[in-house]
Amino acid sequence: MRFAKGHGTENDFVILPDPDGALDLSADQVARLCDRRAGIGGDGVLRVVRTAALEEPVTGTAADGEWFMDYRNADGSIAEMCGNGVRVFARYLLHAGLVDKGPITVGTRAGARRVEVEPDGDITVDMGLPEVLGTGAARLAGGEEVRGVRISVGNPHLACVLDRPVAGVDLSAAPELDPEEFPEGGNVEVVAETGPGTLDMRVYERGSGETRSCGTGIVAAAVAATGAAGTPATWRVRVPGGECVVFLDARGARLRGPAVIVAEGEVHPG
Ligand SMILES: N[C@@H](CCC[C@H](N)C(=O)O)C(=O)O
Repeated sequence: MRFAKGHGTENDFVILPDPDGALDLSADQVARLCDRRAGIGGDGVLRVVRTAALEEPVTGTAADGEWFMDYRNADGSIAEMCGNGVRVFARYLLHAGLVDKGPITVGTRAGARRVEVEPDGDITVDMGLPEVLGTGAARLAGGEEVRGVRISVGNPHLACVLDRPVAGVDLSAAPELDPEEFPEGGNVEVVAETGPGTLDMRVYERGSGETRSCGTGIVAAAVAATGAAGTPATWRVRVPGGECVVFLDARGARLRGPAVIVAEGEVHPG
């Protein structure tokens, strides 16, 4: 099985080219590929499959693009959307010559996403309209309760804007969420405003643990920080793995940042 490895602000992925949909990828295989000691290592897997070759055809805008991002978390669970993943996915399509330069439409379980390469090499994705669902709370590993905003960016988030630096927040274990608020689980962001238009963020991702960046989480953080101030708004969001920029307006959110391919190779059977 061929693979590539890539990351967007150190949110890293094992990329599996599967244009004809020949791979039957189990949760166990995904977890083993993402294992940082016994496998290749990654926060998730991006299976690169032609939309027409999907074993279960998708509907709506998800079917719009030639290519579909089949995203899996490091524990093998399936997620609807991955903001850094879709930017790395587009970088891979270009790198592998599977698409020409220019805007690329990528199908995801949350619908189609339009991705563009900027003149400086950054990759920007149109993330659509984030949906604010209300308030919520999470209990952190040390027992502290943090409150935040429940936001869907295609996948579920609790974005908690704090009035202290995020560096000291205990994300050593999965924050506890209310199953009524998060029936499918969720991703938890802790966020601090560090200046006009700038945020620091850390994230605990559903299915992957604390990661060094999360594109959908960065968008959720920007939406939560904008709050009643309303759009348009632009936020530079610093995460442990780098920095992304979020542009918010009435049409939705765009996420811009670096996305790179770092290796290619072959996974040995077994
Ligand atoms: N890292 C991703 C989000 C991946 C999915 C998430 N863990 C979930 O289960 O919803 C991003 O960049 O958005």
